Amino acid sequence: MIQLNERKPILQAINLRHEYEARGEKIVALQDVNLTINAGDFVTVVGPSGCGKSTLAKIFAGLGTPTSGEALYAGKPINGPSAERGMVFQELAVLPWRTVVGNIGHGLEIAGVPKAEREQRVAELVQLIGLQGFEKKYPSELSGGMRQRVAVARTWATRPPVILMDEPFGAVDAITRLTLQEELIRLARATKQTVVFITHSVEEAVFLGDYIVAMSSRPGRVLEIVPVPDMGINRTWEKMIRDPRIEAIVSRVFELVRGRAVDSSSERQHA
Ligand SMILES: Nc1ncnc2c1ncn2[C@@H]1O[C@H](COP(=O)(O)OP(=O)(O)OP(=O)(O)O)[C@@H](O)[C@H]1O
Repeated sequence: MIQLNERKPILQAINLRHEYEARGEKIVALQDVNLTINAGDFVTVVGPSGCGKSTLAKIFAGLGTPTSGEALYAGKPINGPSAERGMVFQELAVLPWRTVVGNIGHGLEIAGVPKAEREQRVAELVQLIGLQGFEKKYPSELSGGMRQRVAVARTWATRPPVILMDEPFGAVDAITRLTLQEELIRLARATKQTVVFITHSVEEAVFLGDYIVAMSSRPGRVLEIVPVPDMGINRTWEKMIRDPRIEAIVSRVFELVRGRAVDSSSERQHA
């Protein structure tokens, strides 16, 4: 089992290529993707629509197989889905017939975690995602943002070493999104899990990531790995937007993903 705090590669893409076949036509979604993500990193992947971000997340989740090249988890080829790599999709993944605590604890029940431990873990998560007082509510009694919090906590509960998030806040309003992003940072910092967060919002990528993987338009390639200065545990929008270093990073990432960067061909690997 991987120790979460160790700075060692947990996910790797090596010369990854992925092709889809649609009505006899070949679509190259990813090409020559090289990327190393270390345990405990919070990585955001940003790029234009259709550049292969979801494809990359699915390959890391074991839900897709690369056409060529390799995807590795802890140094071993990824051959299919695993409890070690949880995935949060954009579509809400909550069970309508279960309460908030029932949803969050679902994976723990399946994993056979004893009741007392389960209840403790669920209570901690309810606190971290700010749903105190809503424990016994059903998804239909919650707002969209609250349901999305439950979906995130559900995946977090079983403590998979890696959490892959594909545009999880795409469908919520802008203000709720800010709150969810701040909660997510707290959650990730508190649990030290590795998070790979896919988004097409440059601001979201910069706000959340320890570093940003900027991808080219299709076929998706890694253009640059852009590090974000450590803002400490209290990373808030207010703090970020006043920091000139962050402004410069947002501009750089915009240039990259819009294909206007001066040196957009240099493909670097995160060390
Ligand atoms: N099942 C499929 N069959 C054929 N082509 C596909 C399939 N899934 C994705 N593609 C194509 O592969 C490319 C990459 O798709 P992918 O969903 O990975 O991109 P994305 O960067 O996540 O896009 P978005 O930001 O719009 O969600 C796109 O051109 C898409 O049309």
